[in-house]
Amino acid sequence: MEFETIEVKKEGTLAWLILNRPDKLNALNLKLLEELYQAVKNFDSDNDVRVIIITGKGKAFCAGADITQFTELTPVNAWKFAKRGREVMDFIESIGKPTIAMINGYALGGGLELALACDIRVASEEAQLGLPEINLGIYPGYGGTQRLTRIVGKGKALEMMMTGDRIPARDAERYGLVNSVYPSADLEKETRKLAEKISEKSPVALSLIKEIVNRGIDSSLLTGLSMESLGWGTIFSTEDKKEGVDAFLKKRKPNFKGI
Ligand SMILES: CC(C)(COP(=O)(O)OP(=O)(O)OC[C@H]1O[C@@H](n2cnc3c(N)ncnc32)[C@H](O)[C@@H]1OP(=O)(O)O)[C@@H](O)C(=O)NCCC(=O)NCCSC(=O)CCO
Repeated sequence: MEFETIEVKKEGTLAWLILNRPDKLNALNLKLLEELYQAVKNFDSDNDVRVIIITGKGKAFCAGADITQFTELTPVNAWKFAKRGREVMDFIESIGKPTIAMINGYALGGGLELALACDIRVASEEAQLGLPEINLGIYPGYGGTQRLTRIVGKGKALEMMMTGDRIPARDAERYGLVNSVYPSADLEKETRKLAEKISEKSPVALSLIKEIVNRGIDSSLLTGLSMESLGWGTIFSTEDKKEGVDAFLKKRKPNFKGI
């Protein structure tokens, strides 16, 4: 399928989704948002794909929602605009396959919110992250108020939202907002290494981990723990469990099929 505002490519079991409006720092206009949704949906239903990597072309990962679209938005359309953006982020978070945001530069506003919807964030040393919506007289509308708070805690999240300051990748790493930081020359290689490692694990187990962590974090501890043990029982019915245990006992590398 051809896209105008993103590039997609497959590399073995890895799928790359590259935001491609570099002259606008990959700002999310409605077209890009819909293409992003469609591309993730395609990769999610492609049995060959095990891990999805999202990144940006040029000097930005993504500088957020396209501000030029704000001037003509009525309040009702602004609500619809935020709702659609949030639905796309929710969808990305909800898919069963692991997702990695490879933050190659600015990840601001909706751009950071996109990265927050991914499972893992890796960044280049030059990357800057922030929620600068406050400088426009608004606040984050694509899930940032909730997802950032759950990841870095209330105090740091409020500070980032209230100041709108951009933070360097190394600081973001200290706050737990990004998992790892690399010199930009190594970012792609290191991201690929991480994605390949994850792609060799059982897709069923990965999918259950996502579901239980994502649902569990918004539930009571008891409910989360209960989901964990119920899922644990379920996973014993899979071929991948048989394969993993057999491979261990026979001292060989497992070959997981996702069944
Ligand atoms: C990211 C900044 C700091 C980069 O600054 P600089 O390097 O000086 O580059 P610019 O000249 O500003 O940008 C190049 C080009 O991209 C356009 N652009 C950048 N960001 C956006 C955007 N979010 N929407 C639309 N267009 C954007 C910029 O206008 C330039 O276009 P020209 O045609 O060449 O003029 C800086 O760009 C910046 O601060 N950007 C805005 C970041 C922001 O406020 N994001 C939040 C948006 S609201 C949101 O996401 C709601 C969802 O919660």
